[in-house]
Amino acid sequence: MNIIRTVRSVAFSSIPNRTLSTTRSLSTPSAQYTAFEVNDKTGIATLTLNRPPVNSLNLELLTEMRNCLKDAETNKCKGLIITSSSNSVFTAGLDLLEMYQPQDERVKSFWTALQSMWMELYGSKIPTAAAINGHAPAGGCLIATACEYRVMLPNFTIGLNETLIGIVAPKWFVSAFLNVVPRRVAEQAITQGKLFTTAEAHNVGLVDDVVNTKEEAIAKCEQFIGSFKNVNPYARALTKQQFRIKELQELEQQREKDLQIFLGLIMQPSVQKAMGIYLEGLKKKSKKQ
Ligand SMILES: CCCCCCCCCCCCC/C=C/C(=O)SCCNC(=O)CCNC(=O)[C@H](O)C(C)(C)COP(=O)(O)OP(=O)(O)OC[C@H]1O[C@@H](n2cnc3c(N)ncnc32)[C@H](O)[C@@H]1OP(=O)(O)O
Repeated sequence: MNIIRTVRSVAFSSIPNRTLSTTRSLSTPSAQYTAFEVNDKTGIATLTLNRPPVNSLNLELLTEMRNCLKDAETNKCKGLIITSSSNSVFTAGLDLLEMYQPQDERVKSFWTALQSMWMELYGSKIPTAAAINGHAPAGGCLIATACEYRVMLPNFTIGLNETLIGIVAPKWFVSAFLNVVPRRVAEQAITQGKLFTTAEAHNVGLVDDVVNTKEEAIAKCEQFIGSFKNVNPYARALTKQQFRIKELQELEQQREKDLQIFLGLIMQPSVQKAMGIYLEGLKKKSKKQ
């Protein structure tokens, strides 16, 4: 069996120590918001998002995620599981502070990092699974739908709620959503900015399974990844590619245009105003709790 040696991780207190003695995690100083562990026995990598309070996806987190995804593939891991160190939020999606009153160079790097991370995840050669142990709005849903399998804990929400913030879900957000949800359900939900409860998401096929604990969710993901054990990885990867190449090529060819559309939209005064009001509302709600 391949023993994986190159892994990234950070030591942080919010994640309880794993009892699994075969899980290997090495610290690298550059990993600030993620833990990356590989189980030596199963060869499965787990990427844990750890940017309290809500794992909002900023430039640094997106860059770390991409590096971990690359490591998992380079080291020929058997599969990759994405989960969160929080008990209530998988990820709150893109960090709104990256897009609200942004600095020119940073916001460009931010969007480029998001594109790169998504292409790496969506196009990953190895099996990918999301253990959604908390809310997954917008960018959180994007990460989940980029994976091949999703399992979610009860009483959380998931969906593309961009229109409610006054922004637009880009085409590649929508196309990944359309892979898992019927077109009519998708159109209605995304235009309404609907966040599905776990039960609703399961009902429409946005998530594949519902379990009660994070441990069960990880076990389900491992089971999914294990289901490929008798399949030739090369044949599997090429077959997966056939399903996903169109969206990947589209974004690859249109990266600059996509960036310019993004910048043009978020820099509109009305969009900045809507985002400001939304952020204010989040902060007020947070203070009341
Ligand atoms: C013509 C065609 C054109 C096409 C053009 C396309 C162009 C592209 C346009 C742009 C596309 C952008 C796509 C955007 C994607 C996104 O992901 S946007 C982000 C969407 N996310 C949300 O709406 C989630 C907001 N957050 C919440 O609902 C809640 O926080 C939660 C996730 C349900 C968790 O709740 P709770 O645990 O109660 O935490 P809170 O108290 O609410 O929050 C704690 C603090 O965190 C701050 N915060 C929350 N979410 C974010 C966030 N996404 N970004 C930044 N900050 C966030 C919140 O304000 C609190 O802060 P403090 O008050 O300072 O503690």
